[in-house]
Amino acid sequence: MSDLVIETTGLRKEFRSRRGGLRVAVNDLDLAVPRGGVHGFLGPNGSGKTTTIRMLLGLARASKGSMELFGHPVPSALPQVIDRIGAVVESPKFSPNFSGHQNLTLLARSIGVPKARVDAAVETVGLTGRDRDRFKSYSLGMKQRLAIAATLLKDPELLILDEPTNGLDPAGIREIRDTIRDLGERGVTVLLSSHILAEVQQVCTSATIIGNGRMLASGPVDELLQGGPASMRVDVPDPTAAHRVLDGAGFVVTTPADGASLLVESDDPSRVTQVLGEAGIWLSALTPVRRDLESVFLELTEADTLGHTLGHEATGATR
Ligand SMILES: Nc1ncnc2c1ncn2[C@@H]1O[C@H](COP(=O)(O)OP(=O)(O)OP(=O)(O)O)[C@@H](O)[C@H]1O
Repeated sequence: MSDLVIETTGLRKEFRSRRGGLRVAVNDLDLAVPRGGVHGFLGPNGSGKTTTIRMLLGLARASKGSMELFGHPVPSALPQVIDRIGAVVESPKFSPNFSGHQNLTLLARSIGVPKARVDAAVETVGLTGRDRDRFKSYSLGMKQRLAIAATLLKDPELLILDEPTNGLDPAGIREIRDTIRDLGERGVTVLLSSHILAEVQQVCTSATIIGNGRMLASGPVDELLQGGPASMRVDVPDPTAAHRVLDGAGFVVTTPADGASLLVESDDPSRVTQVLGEAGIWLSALTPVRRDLESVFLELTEADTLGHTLGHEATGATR
């Protein structure tokens, strides 16, 4: 039996614009989501995440390619597997004057799930104690957690969350992140689509990065973080002078947004110290910079955007 919970092969979605043009939203995508853990589905705005999810759930028709959920072809076998899946793709409708608990109880009844599951779902998303309050009094983060609780009523093996932290403040983001991490640890496979990298890196075990509808990278987060140039953060009293000296010695140097320190591409701290020391510049700190998902993402998506632009130029040139 395949250990992949989600698998797409050569998946493609084209939209035809009113003027007759063709927009390729998803382009030959091979997505492979392993069983267990949280899988990040990452890409800039408009890169095709929602469209892919909608196709997987039978909400949009693929133009080409094939998809499997739990090894069953979808959309044809969706009725067989849908009860094993929970999804929050659009904001679900809850009654504002009912409490979170009442909303979930009504939902449980309508889908034939025992009422006892309501308390379990409320507890899993950390709403115990607030579940008897009216829905309209909830913060955005609480509303989003109630939406996740609603999907948990069926006790799904796979949970698909499309940008669940959209519009939330940092506290709300943390609440959702903790909930997702907890679900992953309980054995639920979570597909988490997002363009917010810092938050994703903290909860994901594996990830797929897409750009312009195409796969750019996929694998365990540890593997995605490997490679790339080693760099260090250099703190000096006069960053401008240090920049000039390091530049002159052949280092690749950038100035981070804070402007107070320098980012130097090198895996040799003693050489950096020596070059600056010889110029009479003394370091106050030298810190190795750990590669994070954000830098991997930016490298890949920037390279992709550039390739895309060059591709268009090349096409234009041959016309
Ligand atoms: N119904 C539609 N008709 C025409 N074009 C569409 C439709 N839905 C999506 N698109 C286009 O397909 C591309 C991918 O959109 P999609 O919503 O899948 O991206 P996304 O990665 O989910 O973005 P976001 O992070 O902003 O939600 C975009 O260019 C979008 O404008």
